[in-house]
Amino acid sequence: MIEFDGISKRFPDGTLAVDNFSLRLPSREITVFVGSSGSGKTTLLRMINRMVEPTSGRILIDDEDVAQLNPVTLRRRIGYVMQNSGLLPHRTVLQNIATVPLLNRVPRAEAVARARELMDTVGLDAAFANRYPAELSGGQQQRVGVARGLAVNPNILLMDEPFGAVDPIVRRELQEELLRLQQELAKTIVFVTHDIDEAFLLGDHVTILARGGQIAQHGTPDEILSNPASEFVADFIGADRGRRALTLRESNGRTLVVDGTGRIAGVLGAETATGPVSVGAGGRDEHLGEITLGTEAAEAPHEVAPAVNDAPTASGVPEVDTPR
Ligand SMILES: Nc1ncnc2c1ncn2[C@@H]1O[C@H](COP(=O)(O)OP(=O)(O)OP(=O)(O)O)[C@@H](O)[C@H]1O
Repeated sequence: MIEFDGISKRFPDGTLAVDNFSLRLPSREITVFVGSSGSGKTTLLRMINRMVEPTSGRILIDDEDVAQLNPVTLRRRIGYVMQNSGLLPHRTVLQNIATVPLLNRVPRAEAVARARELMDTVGLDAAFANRYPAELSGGQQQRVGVARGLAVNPNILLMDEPFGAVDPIVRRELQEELLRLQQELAKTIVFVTHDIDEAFLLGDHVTILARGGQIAQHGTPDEILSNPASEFVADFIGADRGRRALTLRESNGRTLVVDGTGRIAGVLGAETATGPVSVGAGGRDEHLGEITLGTEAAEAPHEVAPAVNDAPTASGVPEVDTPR
């Protein structure tokens, strides 16, 4: 478990990036920090592995105060994946993945064998092993970034907008891949994004942040979607817009669920609720709340993948241990 206990961060220029933030993140689950630019997401993430030191408060990992741990050792046992992969341009894929294990004095043959294994784990063809990052697509680079984050077999994986700079289709693939991986690996993942659809798709728990790292709402996607804590949250998750603004329409004796864009989102089962309802990003069935999709849903002509926002944010300077 990762525990933030009254954490604040004021940067030397006076910016209060995080103001008295307390939260417990359960082990072996994905917690997503989502919020608009400048809400403190990255600062919170980087305080976990001491890339940023808090001004006050404590962060505990399994009851151990990270302030008591050597920062370099700490960083080498926590995986870190960021936007633009952070790969070293002059090193091959294999070398990039094996870098931190080698720094941890894992024997070379073992580190390379493990790197090859990880390429397979993240769905990278072995033929890419000796390529340089510039010879890979953005999506492939991100897969290498994830493999590198997993290379030391960390219990904790920090992911800072890892899929922010790839196109929507590849992004979707990477998201699905992460969910598949997580089923196998069961890491404690802290994932930062500004994309609410991504947050609801990936997060077992979602923390919606407002400026200064203020928690606007924390809960499961279902809890947030079914009961936004404030107008700010409702607005942020777009509860009244687009695909989440659902209404019911009778057609040929069936009750269709129609989203705000006019698309058929599904067909209601006989015993389900009436009136407007909200659903999630559509990535996990449990986010569909009370709605039962009939067999017709699969045939609905407008079933589409959730929209994704792939607007890049400024981040990601390639380094090994202390990116950015
Ligand atoms: N090194 C720094 N020095 C001064 N201010 C900083 C520094 N790093 C971040 N900040 C400020 O702290 C606040 C929170 O920044 P942070 O990067 O954590 O936000 P974020 O939610 O991750 O934003 P984004 O989505 O744009 O990455 C912002 O106002 C930012 O300008």
